[in-house]
Amino acid sequence: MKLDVQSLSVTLGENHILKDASFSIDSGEFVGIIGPNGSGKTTLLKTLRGLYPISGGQVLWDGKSIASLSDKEIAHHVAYMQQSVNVSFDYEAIDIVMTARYPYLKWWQQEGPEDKAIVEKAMKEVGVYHLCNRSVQFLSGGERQRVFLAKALAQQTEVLLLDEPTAALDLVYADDIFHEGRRLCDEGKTILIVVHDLELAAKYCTKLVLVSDGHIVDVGTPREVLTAENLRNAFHLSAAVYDDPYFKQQRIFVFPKGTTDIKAYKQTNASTDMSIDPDLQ
Ligand SMILES: Nc1ncnc2c1ncn2[C@@H]1O[C@H](COP(=O)(O)OP(=O)(O)OP(=O)(O)O)[C@@H](O)[C@H]1O
Repeated sequence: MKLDVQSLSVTLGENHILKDASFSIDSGEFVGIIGPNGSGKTTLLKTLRGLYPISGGQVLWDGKSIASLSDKEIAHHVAYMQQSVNVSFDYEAIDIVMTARYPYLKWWQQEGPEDKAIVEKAMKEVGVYHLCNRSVQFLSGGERQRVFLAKALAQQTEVLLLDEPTAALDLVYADDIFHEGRRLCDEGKTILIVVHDLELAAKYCTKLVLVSDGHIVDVGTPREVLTAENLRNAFHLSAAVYDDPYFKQQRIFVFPKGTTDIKAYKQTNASTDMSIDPDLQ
């Protein structure tokens, strides 16, 4: 599904959170939404799902304004996984995942064998099927996060909006989720994923959207967006962005506060190998 965000502004209470944001995403892209804490990433994702009112501009899914779509219509195309999910009631994991099927059922309808098979497949895909009869209240943060990711998959939508799905995951699960996300996009799904691990984003995402203070600072491939200049402008830090020599992956080294570049860093860190001077930006 193609997404067009045109001059989007979102104000919540007194806060002008998104300011004149514009970008487009093609079907099949795996898009990392990156930016500092409080910059507006969650607000952007929630607005794309129709959960927040738009105060200016528009969001178009396949050319249709989100304002013209009912909640059920959006749910048939776009699944949203929220950032941190605290569950205060005693549901089993499988019941949580099954709620993903509700947009497809009439109010009087019970879920059928097909829904059960879809739920089972989604839980197996993210490795939580063995937890299906456990109360979500007593799962670890990472296990719970994967249950909610299974719920998003079980909704069987063309688009997934995932808000930090790897925040509580160890590095194996986090890498797996990104690997799986990229595979799903190669098969045609469109995924927008909020992520703080910029190297993980560089490894798997096809496109990055860099948000800072409610503005879209840059949109493009990881190589285009992850530059020292963009990181300085968005995060107010000094960093070196370089390719590691073995895997040709982008790496980011954040200089300690007060150290502005590699020369200053070398002066205070004698162990730095002076013979290697990577092609730093
Ligand atoms: N419902 C709301 N009403 C008023 N202000 C809000 C609301 N939700 C978020 N904000 C404010 O909007 C700004 C952006 O919040 P948002 O959660 O979108 O940031 P984020 O980039 O996702 O941050 P993080 O990386 O910390 O998750 C913050 O200053 C936040 O306090």
